Amino acid sequence: MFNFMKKTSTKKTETPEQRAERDSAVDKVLLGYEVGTISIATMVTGLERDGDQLTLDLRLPVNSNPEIIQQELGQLLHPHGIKAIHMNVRLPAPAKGTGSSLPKAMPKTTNAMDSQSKSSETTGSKTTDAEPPITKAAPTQASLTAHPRIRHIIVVASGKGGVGKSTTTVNIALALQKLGNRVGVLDADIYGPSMPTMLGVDNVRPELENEQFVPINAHGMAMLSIGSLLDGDNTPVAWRGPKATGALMQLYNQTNWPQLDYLVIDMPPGTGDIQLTLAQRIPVTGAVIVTTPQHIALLDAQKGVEMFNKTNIPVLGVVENMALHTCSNCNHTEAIFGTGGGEKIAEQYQVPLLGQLPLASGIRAQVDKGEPSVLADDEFAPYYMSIAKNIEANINKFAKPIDDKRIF
Ligand SMILES: Nc1ncnc2c1ncn2[C@@H]1O[C@H](COP(=O)(O)OP(=O)(O)OP(=O)(O)O)[C@@H](O)[C@H]1O
Repeated sequence: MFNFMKKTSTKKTETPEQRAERDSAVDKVLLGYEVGTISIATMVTGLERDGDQLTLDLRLPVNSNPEIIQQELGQLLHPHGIKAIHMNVRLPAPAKGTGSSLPKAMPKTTNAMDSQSKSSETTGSKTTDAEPPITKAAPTQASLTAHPRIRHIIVVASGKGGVGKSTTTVNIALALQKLGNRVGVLDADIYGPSMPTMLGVDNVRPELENEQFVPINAHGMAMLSIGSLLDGDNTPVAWRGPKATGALMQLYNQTNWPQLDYLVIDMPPGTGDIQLTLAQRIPVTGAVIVTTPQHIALLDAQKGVEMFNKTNIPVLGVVENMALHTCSNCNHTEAIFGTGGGEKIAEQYQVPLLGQLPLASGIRAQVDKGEPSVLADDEFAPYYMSIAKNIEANINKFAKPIDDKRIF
C-alpha cells in the first residue's frame, strides 16, 4: 500500500455543527473530484477525519497517480480546514485467470473479473495553498459500458423510505426469474438492507474468491447485500456519502456476477448524493420507481423521476404500492386510498404505470418469513408477475450495447 503523509495534526475542538458542516464539505469535494471520469467517492473504502487530518483508504484504477491526486485533493480540501491527508492506496493488477465457485443452482460465469490487488508502501508530503477547484463534467450513462455478463440492470428506487421498495424489488426479481430469466439481486440499501432476510439467507455470508465476492444463491438468484457484509455494530447507517458509494461500487464491480439477464438493484431510499452517484456510475438499463398513494401526494415519486431524467436513465415505470386494500377476513380488494394517483404521475412524466399492489398483511407475512409472495405462489403473486411482464415487454428498447472487452 502507498501511504502518503502530509503535515502533522493541529487538532482543535469542533462543535457538532462545525463537524457536520466540515464533513459535508469534505463529502462534496470527494463526490466532485474525478479520477479519469469516475468520482473518487466510488473508490473510497475507508474514511476518517480527525480535526484537520483526513485519512482515506482508496482503491484506485490501474493507471492513476496517487501523488497528483493527493496534491489536488489537498488544494481542494484546504479551504475546508483539512491540513493533512493520509492516503492508503490499493492499485489493482491484472488477474492471471480466476475460477468460479458458484453454488450449483446458480448459472455459471463465462469470465472472471480482474481483482488481484498488489500493494506497496511509500511516504510523501506536500502542502499547498488553496487554488480554484478543477471541474470536470460528470460521466453520463451514454459513456458507461455495459457489464459483460449482465444484459439488463434495473434499479428500484423510491423518493422516501418505507414505501415497500424492498418488498417490491424482491418479488419483481423472483417474478422475472419465474418468467425464465437468470436473475441477480444487489441490495444497495445501506440504510436498511433487508434482502437477506426477505430471501431467507440472512445467516449466509458471501465467500471471497481472488478478492471477488461470490454471490449467495438465494432460491436460484445470485444475491449480494451490503447487509451480508456487516458484523455487529459495523453499521453503514453512520457511513457518509463517499464511503457508502465506494462500498456499493465495490459490491457491483468486485463481485463475480454470473451470466445474468437481469441484475435488480434495491437502491437506498431518497434522491441524495449517494443515489445520484450510483445512477451516474452504474450502466443502468432502466429504473422502476416505487411509491404509495400518500407519497404521490408528497411529490416524493416525482423527485425520483426527475433524478433519473437528470442522469439520462429511462424510467421503466412506476409501481404504486399499498394502493389497494385487501381485507384479511373476506379477501375483498378495493382502492380505499382513492384511485388515479399512479396514473396521474405516469401521465405527467410520460412513464408507464407498471402496476398497483394491494396493502395486504399476507405480503408482509411472506417477506417476514423469507418466502416472498412470488415464491410462495400465493394470491398476490399475479400482481408481481404482471409487473414483471410489463417490464419485459419494454426493456429491450432501452438495452445498452454489450462490451465484451470490459475487464474489471
Ligand atoms: N403491499 C404491502 N402490503 C403490506 N405490507 C407491505 C407491503 N409492501 C411492503 N410492506 C411492509 O412494509 C414494510 C416496509 O417495506 P419495505 O422494507 O419493503 O420498504 P422499503 O421502502 O424498502 O423500506 P426502507 O426504505 O426502510 O428500506 C415491511 O414491513 C413490509 O413487509
